[in-house]
Amino acid sequence: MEPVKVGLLGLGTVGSGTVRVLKRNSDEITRRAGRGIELVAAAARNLDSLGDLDVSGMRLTEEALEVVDDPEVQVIVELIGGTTLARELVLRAIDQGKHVVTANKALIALHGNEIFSRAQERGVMVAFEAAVAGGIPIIKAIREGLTGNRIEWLAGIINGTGNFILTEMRDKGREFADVLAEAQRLGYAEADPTFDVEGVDAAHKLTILASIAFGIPLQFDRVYTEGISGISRDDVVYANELGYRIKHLGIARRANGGIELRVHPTLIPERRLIANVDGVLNAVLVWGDAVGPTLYYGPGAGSEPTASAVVADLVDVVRALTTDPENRVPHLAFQADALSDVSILSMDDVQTAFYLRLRVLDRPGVMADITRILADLDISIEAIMQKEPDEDTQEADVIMLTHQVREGNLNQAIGRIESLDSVITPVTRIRLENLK
Ligand SMILES: NC(=O)C1=CN([C@@H]2O[C@H](COP(=O)(O)OP(=O)(O)OC[C@H]3O[C@@H](n4cnc5c(N)ncnc54)[C@H](O)[C@@H]3O)[C@@H](O)[C@H]2O)C=CC1
Ligand SMILES: N[C@@H](CC=O)C(=O)O
Ligand code: NA
Repeated sequence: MEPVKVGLLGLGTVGSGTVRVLKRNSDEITRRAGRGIELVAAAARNLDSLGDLDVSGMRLTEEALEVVDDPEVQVIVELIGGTTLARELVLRAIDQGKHVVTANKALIALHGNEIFSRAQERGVMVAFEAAVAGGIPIIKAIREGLTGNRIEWLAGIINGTGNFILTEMRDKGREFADVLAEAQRLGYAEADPTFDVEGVDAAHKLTILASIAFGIPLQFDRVYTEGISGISRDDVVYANELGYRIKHLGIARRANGGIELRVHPTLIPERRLIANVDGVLNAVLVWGDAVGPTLYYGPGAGSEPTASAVVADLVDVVRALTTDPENRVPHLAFQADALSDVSILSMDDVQTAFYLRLRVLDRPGVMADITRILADLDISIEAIMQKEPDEDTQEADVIMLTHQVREGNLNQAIGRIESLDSVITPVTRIRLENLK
């Protein structure tokens, strides 16, 4: 049978990895797909700096539109990133009846509802395994492997750059900016790296995971998002002393008739497997009612790990070319007309434990004032650690771990604590999850 003809948009970190993996493993891939997969065209703006990348057999252009409109191309692989041009190109490919593979989580999180609905009308596939947790086949695991379950919650380290930064800061005491620059050199970071450090990229991915886990539409604007740029070395050290690691997590959970969607730094007991996932590695814990806890682990970013997912999607597309579109795995795991409109909870109603760090003047009665405020708002304390006061200023750090508390109550308590004369503001608070 004739090979399937593929057009590539983007020859950067992921695009070049895709070329290398497809060419190197072409025999194995053909034996699996049942047909060859041939790269016939590619568009990129860095054609002068492709180094030794083997682009033989590919028509090269700087104009992505030329590849989309190329009559020979049957499948478009979108690896340029961004949401404006990428959306136009993907919709145009779909309108021409071409299947699409993309690694673009921003595109899927923001425009996926529109893209999937158009793809369904045209009977084409839009595959996006590389968009979440890079090389980990997490989309396939949730969408196909766990279909028998009601998924109760999932929690994941889903940004490789952020995890790399936190790990290097903790293990080697390196500076934030220095580690971020290295992540950029290694091709892990987004074009705008604030997406990584401020949690936007993780929120894109969480949007996608929540949709396929719970059967809800993609709702990026409902994700609560907090980044890692405010994490201090003190907090990392104190968390360690208390037996916890700080990880940047995306969490989606059914609770109180709604769904929590949140990305934020989180203390996790150090004995949990996920607390020990370091560097650019990602991990996603998914809890299904039948299976219980499952954990998926692997590289969340990088050239060939991400290409691994892109190529797997290409093979899926090739295998599905001859299938009836009505009988394919639905894009968002649930049938498009069976999505639920369950509400996303406000953060005030989310219940978690907290790590609090207060800087106080070491005077008699301070602790009593603080604990009274907490008790008045039904917040009970699991542990308290007071550090030695500074000899000159008599200021000391107090670290507390609370039991589970409604976030609205905690915010009220922090407001009152910060108004005490002996408390030097602001209070640092980091959510704490046991992940059991
Ligand atoms: N780098 C990584 O580890 C991962 C990246 N992704 C996603 O994959 C996509 C690509 O990321 P990278 O390969 O890292 O980006 P990159 O910046 O390394 O490569 C982008 C490529 O697209 C080309 N390009 C950009 N604008 C263009 C335009 N207007 N016309 C033609 N070509 C254009 C560039 O010349 C370059 O070849 C993004 O959506 C990113 O979020 C997903 C998972 C992991
Ligand atoms: N910038 C992203 C790339 C993969 O999605 C990350 O660091 O995880
Ligand atoms: Na993946």
